[in-house]
Amino acid sequence: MNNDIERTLYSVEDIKEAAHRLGQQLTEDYQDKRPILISVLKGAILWTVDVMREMDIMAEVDFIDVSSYHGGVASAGEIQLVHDLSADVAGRNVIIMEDIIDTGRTLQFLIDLLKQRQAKDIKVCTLLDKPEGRVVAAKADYVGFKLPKEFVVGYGLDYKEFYRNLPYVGVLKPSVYEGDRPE
Ligand SMILES: O=P(O)(O)OC[C@H]1O[C@H](OP(=O)(O)OP(=O)(O)O)[C@H](O)[C@@H]1O
Ligand code: HPA
Ligand SMILES: [Mg+2]
Repeated sequence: MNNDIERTLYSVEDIKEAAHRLGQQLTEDYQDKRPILISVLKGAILWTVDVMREMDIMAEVDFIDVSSYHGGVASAGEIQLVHDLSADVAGRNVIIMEDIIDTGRTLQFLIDLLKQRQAKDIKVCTLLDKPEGRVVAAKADYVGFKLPKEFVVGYGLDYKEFYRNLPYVGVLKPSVYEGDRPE
């Protein structure tokens, strides 16, 4: 698996520092607010657990599974709700936990859904923000790293469902894409 990576963009250490920094910030900002972290499956699995471990406050966690890339390198443009939350978010302070904001479509879909369900406050904490990828204007409040326009894998992010278990974020060798064209 490591042999398929051309170069590392964010190392294990970089990610650990980002989780620590944002976990501390959330601890300050959410004192007594009992937020609910909404982890967006599958990409945000590792980021969610690493940030929540750094938060020294009362917080819940729940999961929602949405998909638009279907394992590939381009957004299908349509978001599918694969598995819904179990919690009721009405009146709650919600923090959406994402691995990456790219076109912004997934985030916009989630914000619309949570607003419809009457969440009190909605903020977004993402490991990676790729501003040049935006198709709809969706913004993150807590960002680990701003990413140039590259398709990345690792630390939750997949290509054809693989590479999520790499502990760092990197760029695949072009030979791995077999004709798909990454941005
Ligand atoms: O800003 P966008 O262009 O919408 O892209 C970002 C979303 O795409 C990826 O999910 P994906 O649909 O690949 O599902 P996955 O998390 O299961 O890989 C990623 O985890 C984000 O949720
Ligand atoms: O760069 C990416 N890598 C993996 N999945 C993604 N989903 C949106 N952007 C990306
Ligand atoms: Mg994906």
